[in-house]
Amino acid sequence: MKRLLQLFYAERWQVLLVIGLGFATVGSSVGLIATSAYLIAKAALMPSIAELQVAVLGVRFFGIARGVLRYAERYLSHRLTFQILAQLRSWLYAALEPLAPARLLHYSRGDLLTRTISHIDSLQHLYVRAIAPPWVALLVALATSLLIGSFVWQLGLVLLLCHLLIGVVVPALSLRQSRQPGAKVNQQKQALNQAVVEAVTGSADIMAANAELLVQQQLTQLSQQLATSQRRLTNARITSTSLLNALVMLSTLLMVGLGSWFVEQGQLNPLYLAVIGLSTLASFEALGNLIQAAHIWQSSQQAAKAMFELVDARPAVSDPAEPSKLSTSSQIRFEHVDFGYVENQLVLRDLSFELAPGEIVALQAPSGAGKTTVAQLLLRFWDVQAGAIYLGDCDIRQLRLADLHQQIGYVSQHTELFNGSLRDNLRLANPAASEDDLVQALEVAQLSNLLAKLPAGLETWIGEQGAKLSGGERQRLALARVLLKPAPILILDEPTAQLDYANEAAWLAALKPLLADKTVLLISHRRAVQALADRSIYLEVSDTRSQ
Ligand SMILES: Nc1ncnc2c1ncn2[C@@H]1O[C@H](COP(=O)(O)OP(=O)(O)OP(=O)(O)O)[C@@H](O)[C@H]1O
Repeated sequence: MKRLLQLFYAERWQVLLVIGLGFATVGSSVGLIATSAYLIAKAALMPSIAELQVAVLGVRFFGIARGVLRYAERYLSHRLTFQILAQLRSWLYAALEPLAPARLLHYSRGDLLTRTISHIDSLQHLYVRAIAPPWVALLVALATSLLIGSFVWQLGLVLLLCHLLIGVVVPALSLRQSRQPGAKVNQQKQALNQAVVEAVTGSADIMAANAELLVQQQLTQLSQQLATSQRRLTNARITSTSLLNALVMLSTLLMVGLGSWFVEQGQLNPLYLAVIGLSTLASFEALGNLIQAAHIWQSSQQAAKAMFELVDARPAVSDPAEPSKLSTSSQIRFEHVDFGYVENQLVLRDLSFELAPGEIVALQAPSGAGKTTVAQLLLRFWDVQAGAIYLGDCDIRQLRLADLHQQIGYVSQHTELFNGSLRDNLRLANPAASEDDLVQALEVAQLSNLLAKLPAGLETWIGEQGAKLSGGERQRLALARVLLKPAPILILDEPTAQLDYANEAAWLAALKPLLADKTVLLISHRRAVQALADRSIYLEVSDTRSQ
């Protein structure tokens, strides 16, 4: 929690202002009630109008101040909340980026969604709804106790004790009561998130397998379990709120009862009895937010823990302290490389091979032998466990990751397309590409016909993961994108797996001249693609044979 608070140290003055405004707002309410009560009591004695002037002025002042202060407090607290939300999101994204892809593979999409969306959402309220209310309540308790203590000090002390008792004990009880259902609600929300993400993204396969009913039943069951836990949680909160209201009423009665006794004893002017009773009641307004504050504090702690657990994962790779300069050569060398994803299970053992600058090499091997792994090691998604990979004369671990990635264009087997326009998706590889460049890249990728058919042209929205395109079109779009990147090295991993033979032949014919000055690692089971290569490397489980 300390870490989270430190994250927003810069906002401390705004938080203090929100607390100050919160105090002033409730203070105005107490002032309004107190002066009104005094005015009514005093008026009953039929004094001259002049005697009532100050009280009338007080009622006007507090009445107007309450509205203005409430508006200012709400405005500032909402502004602060949105500011914190935006900062948290960009901080989290910046912290997550170095973890991709190696470390993020440990988390399911639903889990990541919960950690990055729901938890951030619950943290946004930390300052305004969890930290500010107890301070406002404390300041209001002290100020009202002082006010009432100025009539009879014992009454001020009793009021302070009532505030402390209600403000501390009831939220603590409420937290205790709702700890278990609260934890269950969090777990079940996460499970439901995960199930919904899977049901939506896998909807086509679920339909094809005729498993809609089964998935529906699972979702219904998860929703019902969540609803039951939420009901329990709500009941626990209603019980504590009722307890708080009952204690507030009892305390007010106690104060009025004690006030009457002091009147009887001649220690209190009866004129102030109504002031004491109604000010007491008004001062308890600040306690109303404390139960919610305690719960937000608790859920923020859980959310912060989950969030820091995520961002504290050590990146699989990181930039060197003193990066080397990029070599001008695009020669690639794997030297005695060992690598495995799991301890003691090597996927690549003592792998050595070389790609000369401008050479096109096909990497061939049976499925699962480690071809994609080779490509991803070259991109340094993971580090080798023994040996080294060189770009030019430089070990890639000595390069800045951004410099390395700038040198390589990569089409993977699972290319990500984003929910945006054709243009957005293409420009990802090269934001400076001109319209002509984009059209030409689409032409090489055999997508000119598609572009001609689209009324919105490059502005066409392609949907999540390019859902509005066919599998082959998606793959050709990924190919067009990689061609736009001005990188001297290309890695193409099964680039034509989704293309028919006619499209494949046309694409290969258009591609060949563009590869003239590039170093290319081709991974493909297709003979036509392999034929593009100057030579092949056969990857086996423990070594490579070069031809
Ligand atoms: N992230 C990962 N974590 C653990 N094991 C992995 C991971 N990625 C791949 N593997 C395993 O590493 C081995 C090599 O996988 P890789 O994807 O490199 O093979 P491939 O030769 O490209 O296969 P294919 O031709 O089927 O695409 C496989 O046994 C695979 O199960």
